[in-house]
Amino acid sequence: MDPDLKAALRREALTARRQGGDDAALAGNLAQVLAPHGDKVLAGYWPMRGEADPRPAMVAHAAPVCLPVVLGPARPLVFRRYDGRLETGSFGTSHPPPDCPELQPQVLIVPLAGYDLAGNRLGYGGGFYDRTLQALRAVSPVLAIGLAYAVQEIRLIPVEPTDEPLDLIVTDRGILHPGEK
Ligand SMILES: Nc1nc2c(c(=O)[nH]1)N(C=O)[C@@H](CNc1ccc(C(=O)N[C@@H](CCC(=O)O)C(=O)O)cc1)CN2
Ligand SMILES: Nc1ncnc2c1ncn2[C@@H]1O[C@H](COP(=O)(O)OP(=O)(O)OP(=O)(O)O)[C@@H](O)[C@H]1O
Repeated sequence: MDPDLKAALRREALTARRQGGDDAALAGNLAQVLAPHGDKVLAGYWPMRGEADPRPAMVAHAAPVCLPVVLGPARPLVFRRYDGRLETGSFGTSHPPPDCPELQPQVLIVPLAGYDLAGNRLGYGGGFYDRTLQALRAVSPVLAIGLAYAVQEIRLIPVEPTDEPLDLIVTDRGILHPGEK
């Protein structure tokens, strides 16, 4: 896979992301997707750099909510229960402190730089979510929901063997089901 192409697509998507979109519509679409999953452990994320904001869904969720923590390069993320407390991680992330219990999410809201209609995703290039989804799916099925502004759509993302697909993509313009035509 051509790393330059992927890097160029990532830059393009991140630039587009700065335009943002309709936050109320985005929150409404995410709420609709999560409605049948209120009893499941949900992983959100703490938005940064203009990422679409999953926090309204995290607040509304009935079952426990957790946030990703980077343990180190090339390691899967772990998830700690979110109880309102946060500390600053490397790379500008915010995550729950170490005394918060580790949880295994069943539903994940996944941040992204860009997505395509086949459910492929471009992140920041660390492979964190690929490793994480692979590890979680090796144990039990999870629902991975990509959250993005519609302007982050990329026509075609080059797929690598380690890429873990998204089950659903929620944007401010709608709900996409990548598996279906
Ligand atoms: N809000 C949020 N939280 C998240 C993620 C995310 O994408 N969004 N992650 C999703 O994985 C994990 C953090 N991963 C990150 C990976 C790289 C960079 C980053 O700043 N990369 C630099 C390049 C660093 C380097 O290679 O030296 C960059 O993009 O400029 C930030 C977060 C866990 N938490
Ligand atoms: N399960 C895995 N095992 C080993 N290497 C992996 C795995 N998943 C991803 N990688 C490697 O990680 C690197 C970065 O992957 P990729 O460019 O897909 O990251 P990304 O999806 O943009 O980032 P992120 O998931 O952190 O937001 C790639 O070189 C890829 O080969």
